[in-house]
Amino acid sequence: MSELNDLWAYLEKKFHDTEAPVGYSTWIATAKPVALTKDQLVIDVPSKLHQDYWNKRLVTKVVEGAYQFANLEITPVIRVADEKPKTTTTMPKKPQSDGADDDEQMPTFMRPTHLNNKYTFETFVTGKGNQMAHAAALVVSEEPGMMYNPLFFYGGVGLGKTHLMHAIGHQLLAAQPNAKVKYVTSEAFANDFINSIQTKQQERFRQEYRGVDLLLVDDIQFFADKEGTQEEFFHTFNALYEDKKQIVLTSDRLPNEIPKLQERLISRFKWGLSVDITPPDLETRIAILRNKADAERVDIPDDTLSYIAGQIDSNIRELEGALLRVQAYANLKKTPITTSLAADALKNLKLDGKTMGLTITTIQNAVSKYYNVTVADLKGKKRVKQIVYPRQIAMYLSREMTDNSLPKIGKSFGGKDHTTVIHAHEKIGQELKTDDQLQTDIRELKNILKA
Ligand SMILES: Nc1ncnc2c1ncn2[C@@H]1O[C@H](COP(=O)(O)OP(=O)(O)OP(=O)(O)O)[C@@H](O)[C@H]1O
Repeated sequence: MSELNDLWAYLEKKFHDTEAPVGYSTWIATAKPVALTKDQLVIDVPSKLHQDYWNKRLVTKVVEGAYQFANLEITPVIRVADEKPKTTTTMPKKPQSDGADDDEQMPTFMRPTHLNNKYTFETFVTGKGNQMAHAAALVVSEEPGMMYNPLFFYGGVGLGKTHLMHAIGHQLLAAQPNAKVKYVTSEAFANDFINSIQTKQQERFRQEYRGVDLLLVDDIQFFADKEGTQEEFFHTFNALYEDKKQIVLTSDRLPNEIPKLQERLISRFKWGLSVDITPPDLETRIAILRNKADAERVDIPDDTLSYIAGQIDSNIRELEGALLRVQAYANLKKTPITTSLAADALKNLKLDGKTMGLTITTIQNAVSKYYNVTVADLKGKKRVKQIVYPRQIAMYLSREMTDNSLPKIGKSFGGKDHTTVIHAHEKIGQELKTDDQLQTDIRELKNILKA
């Protein structure tokens, strides 16, 4: 049995012992574990109502349970499964539906968009790094299609790009309840497109995507390499743009840094406004944690919040995960939350995101020692494998573990072009999926760098 199944069996047993039978059958028996990665457990539940309940009441118990089970440090991600709900709660029907569609047969691209209720402007904390993005998002939600079209957010992982997109959708729907809002990831768009070809429903696909008032496409860096999808998206974009319908896009980098993105898409994405979101400063991180703690009714002193905010400096998802972890730890110990308890709870937290204060030079030194090459070699132009490989690894780590821009990283490696850094990052990222030795090396290097 896989670790996922083992863990789930353990959690089921735990919930069986602690929950009332009706609670168990309503919430636990209907949930389905989908994936276990090194830091996330993805659980599908049948409806929004279940999702809310899980997030409020059960998630911390899962964190505790996983820790008790095998010292796993995971954050549960509760998703609403795409399928028809098994309980009596009904999913909202798409307003434009003619009623003839059964959800089971409905092509994925016809399914209604579910915006996350937590991702609103009210719950979004502004600070220096996101002020401009927030302001642009507000403008676009109030006057879609008028000022900034497309609106393009770019920046590192977990900095609130998706949150802002959903907030735009909520705000527009509050003002115009009949507006048609569609949120997809670029991968969902690609899958929808392929499904529409396979089921010969391209015309419906086009009507669906070209008939919206607001199209939100998340993580468009995954359009790289998908030529057919880019072609289709190009036409979707044009149709919406000509109709003055608003398009909002996000990516982890600027359009011209996305490999294999067609020039004509890059130039269109530049027609509107591109806004960078950068990591929040300490004050903003504290404010985000305070908001979150209050919303979840977690009793936590200010100095403890400052402590947690000081530990994680770049990824807000990790920041929220840390709060959850402290909360779970306090539950486990049955004591109130204090700074020393938080320190204990976070002691072993292996931060996957950017590590505080880490510089490219430190990475170069560590990699050169690890692979027994000189720093000059890493910065040089020699093309022999024994040097190229550590050089690519050092570039990969610089991209993963620091906030430096691609051009800055390129410059630090003897003035190389940013496309060389992109190539190195992608190559190592790909190889990591299958190469056990590389996985070990990267893990060890990260441990050395975090020490
Ligand atoms: N300014 C903020 N105020 C409050 N919460 C925030 C803020 N920014 C991000 N968050 C929260 O952090 C988490 C991660 O944000 P989000 O998913 O929007 O990041 P992202 O930039 O889209 O990341 P990715 O690149 O992984 O898609 C969410 O729970 C979100 O609500």
